[in-house]
Amino acid sequence: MNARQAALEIVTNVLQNESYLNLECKRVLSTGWSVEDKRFITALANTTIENLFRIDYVLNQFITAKRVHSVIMNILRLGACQLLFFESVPVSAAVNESVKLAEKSGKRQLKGFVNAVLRNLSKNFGKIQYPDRDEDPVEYFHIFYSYPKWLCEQYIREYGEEQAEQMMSYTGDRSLTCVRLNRLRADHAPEGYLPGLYCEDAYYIKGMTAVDEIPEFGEGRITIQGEASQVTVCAAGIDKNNYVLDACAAPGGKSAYAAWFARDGKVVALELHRHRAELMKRTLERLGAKNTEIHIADASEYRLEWKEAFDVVLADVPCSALGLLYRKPDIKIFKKKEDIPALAAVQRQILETCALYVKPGGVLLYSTCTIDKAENEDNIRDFLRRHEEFAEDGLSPFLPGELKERTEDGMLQLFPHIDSIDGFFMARLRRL
Ligand SMILES: C[S@@+](CC[C@H](N)C(=O)[O-])C[C@H]1O[C@@H](n2cnc3c(N)ncnc32)[C@H](O)[C@@H]1O
Repeated sequence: MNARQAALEIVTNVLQNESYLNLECKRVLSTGWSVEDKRFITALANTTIENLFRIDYVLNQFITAKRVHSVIMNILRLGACQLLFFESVPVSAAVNESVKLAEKSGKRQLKGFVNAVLRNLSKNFGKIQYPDRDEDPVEYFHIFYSYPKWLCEQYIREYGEEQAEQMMSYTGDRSLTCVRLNRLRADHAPEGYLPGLYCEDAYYIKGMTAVDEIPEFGEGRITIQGEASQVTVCAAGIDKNNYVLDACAAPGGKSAYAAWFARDGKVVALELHRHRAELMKRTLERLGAKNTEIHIADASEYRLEWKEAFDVVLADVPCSALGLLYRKPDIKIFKKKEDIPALAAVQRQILETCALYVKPGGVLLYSTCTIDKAENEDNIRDFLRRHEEFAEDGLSPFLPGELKERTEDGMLQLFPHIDSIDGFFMARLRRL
């Protein structure tokens, strides 16, 4: 298999089976590729998915056939992606290698079609017409930034056109991987790691293609964890002796960090799905988080034995993950507007139950990795209206310098395009 075939396999599995892009990349890249190939395959698969609506829009200006076989369409998408976004790939390579892919895919008879569409596209770059930004900004953002229309509408409505465009155009630096130094196993970062932007335990590794390349990961001295997730745990203000519940815990990033803060106390990590709990068990073992206990159960179902038992409860609820779109672009394709009310309802149920587990004087930290008012501040305001025994508790004392100013009513919404980290939301509530 060559690199473009590998990228085709990833893109096909993502689009046909709704497989997660990052997991598909990990699976396909686990079999003996050079670092250069790994980078190319990852970039090609990611850029194709990230720009899918735009690529299809452009291709449709050069396809006259009424229907195109799905394999051929994916080959055209990869070819068009190289022509539009990969300056380092010569036009001849983008076209000829796509033709070879068509041959190898068992659709020999369509190689002339692939050749014609891509050649035509390469000769007519200057004539590609995008929707008019002034006349129809929603349509323009939808195509140009490959965002679903409902989200373009929502972001324009909530943040205005200028900020919506900044949010959609932000891509971050994909060569950097954020890790957390695990102080349960290490007291300093390995040489060459770049310091984080906000957290003292956050570091960045440049040019990493797989975690198994770095021994310190296997040794549990570091773990992959975005800075926004680290900031969220810091915001809980966990003390050494605290008894902590992490109510939606897998894959265990926050539980493991909480276990360091509560190193003379205990962390109970609750997770609904058994396979994710297994994943978390391995992570917590690797990181030496011995003061943790895993429970497999539904966080919205009340357990009497936990009534007012915890000093700190983390409710890192399942969400639409819109704060991760810049680095997990497959979410843009599959997330539907209709998913949001159901998610918000689950979040409210989990919040309601978790609140019952907080000791008087204890802290409830609600968080999501999304930028969506319905799942974030609306849920919190609704909760506080109905629970006089809880009040917003200042987040600022627990946040690093620059973020202190950004809190509003005990809540913080992080934005990738402003903060250069994942778009997390957090709210700190105290039980009176
Ligand atoms: C946002 S993720 C948590 C990430 C985790 N806190 C971390 O930092 O690694 C949400 C998790 O909640 C789990 N989940 C979903 N519904 C749940 C429920 N009703 N009860 C408990 N866990 C649930 C999901 O399976 C998922 O693992």
